[in-house]
Amino acid sequence: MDQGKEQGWTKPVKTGVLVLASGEVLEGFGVGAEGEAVGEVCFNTAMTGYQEILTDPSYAGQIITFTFPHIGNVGANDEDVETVDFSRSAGALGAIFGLKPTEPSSHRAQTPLADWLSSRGIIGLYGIDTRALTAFIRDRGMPNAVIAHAPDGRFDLERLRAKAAAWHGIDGTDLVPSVGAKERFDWKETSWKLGSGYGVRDGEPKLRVVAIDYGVKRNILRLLAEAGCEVIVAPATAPASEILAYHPDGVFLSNGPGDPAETGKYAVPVIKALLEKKVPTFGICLGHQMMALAVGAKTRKMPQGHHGANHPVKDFTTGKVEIVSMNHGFAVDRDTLPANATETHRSLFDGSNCGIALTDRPAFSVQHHPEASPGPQDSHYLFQRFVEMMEKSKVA
Ligand SMILES: NC(=O)CC[C@H](N)C(=O)O
Repeated sequence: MDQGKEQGWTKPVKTGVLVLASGEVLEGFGVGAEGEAVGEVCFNTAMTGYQEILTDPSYAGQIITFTFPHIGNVGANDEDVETVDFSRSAGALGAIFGLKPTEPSSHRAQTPLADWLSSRGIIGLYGIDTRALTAFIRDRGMPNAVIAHAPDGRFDLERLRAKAAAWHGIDGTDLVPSVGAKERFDWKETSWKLGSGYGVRDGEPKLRVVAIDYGVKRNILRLLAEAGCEVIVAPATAPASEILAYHPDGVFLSNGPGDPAETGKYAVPVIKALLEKKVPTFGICLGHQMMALAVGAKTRKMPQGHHGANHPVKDFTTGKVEIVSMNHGFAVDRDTLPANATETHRSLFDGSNCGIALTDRPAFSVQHHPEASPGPQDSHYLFQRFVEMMEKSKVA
C-alpha cells in the first residue's frame, strides 16, 4: 500500500540519479540540463566560486560533488567563467549538491544557477547525502559513474550501471584535445576590479610569453597580462619550432584535464626542446606534471585527488605556508625526480609533491593553482617569480 496515496499526498518523483560503476545508486532530484553523462566523481571542498569550478577545463570528464551544502546562493553571471571560449562547454559534466540551489541573492547575479547549468549542458543533482558520498570517495577512491536527470523519473538503472562500468575512465586518457585551443590567439584581458570589471593590458608589454594551452583557465592568462606580459596562446600540439619562432621571453605550460602521462606523449618532446634552449618556463598543474615528465620523473593517479580552495602548501624556498586552490587527480612522484629537479612545494595535507624547480635551467612549476579563481590569492607571487626569472634571463 502506498502510504502517501493513503494519506492524500504523493511522493515527490526522484528526477535524478547517480549510478556508480560498482552498482550503488544515489537518488535525488535533477536540476539544470536533462540527459545523462558518464564520468569520474570527485569532491570539491571550496565554499565559494562554484561557477569558476564548474567551468575549469581541467574538470573535463568529471562530475563534481560539492561538500559545501549551499550552492547557488549567488546565482550565475557571464563574468565568472574560466573556459577561454565561452561557446565551448568544456568543464565539468555534472554537479552534485546537498541542497536544492536557491534563488540568487547577489548584485552580480544575472541568472539562477539552475538556468545557467542548463545553458552550459551541465547535469545537476540535489538532495544527495554529499557527506556520505564524500566519505565513500575518501575511503574507496573516485568512482566512475553516470549522472542522469529525467523529469519523469524513469531510469533504466541496469543500463546506466553497465554504461558506468564500461567507461574507459580518466586514467590512461588524454583529454586535452577536447578543451585546448585549436589555433593560436592573443590575450589582453587583465584582472577584475569592483566597479570596472575586467581590464585590458595597455602600453608596451615588458615581456612576451607563449602559453601552451592544454585547457587553460582565463585567470592564468589575465594574471600574465596583468604582470605586463604580451600573451600568445598556442595549441598543445604546436611544435617547438613554432613556439620559438615567436621569440618568447618565457613559456607557460597550462593546466588541463586527463592523464598527464598520455598528454606527455606529445607534449614532452616540445618542452624538452624548449628547456634545451634555456627558455624560462613556468607550469601550473597539468603544466607542472608536463615539466616533471619532461625531466624524466613520473606521475601517478591519486586515490581521491585534491579539489578545493583551502589546501595548505609549504614553499620551501621561503619557508612560508600558503593556502591554495587545488584541482588535480594525479601527482608527481617525488621519488622519481632527477638530480637537477628540486622539490620547492609540498602539500601539508598528504605530503604529496606540489612544486619543482630545475637547478640547471630557468624553469619551475607548481601543482596547485596560484591564479585561484576561485580561492585565496596567497600564491599570486608565483607570477612575479616568473616575471623576475624572465627578466633575469633577458639580461644574462
Ligand atoms: N588542474 C589540472 O591541470 C589537473 C591536471 C591533471 N589532469 C590532474 O588531474 O592531475
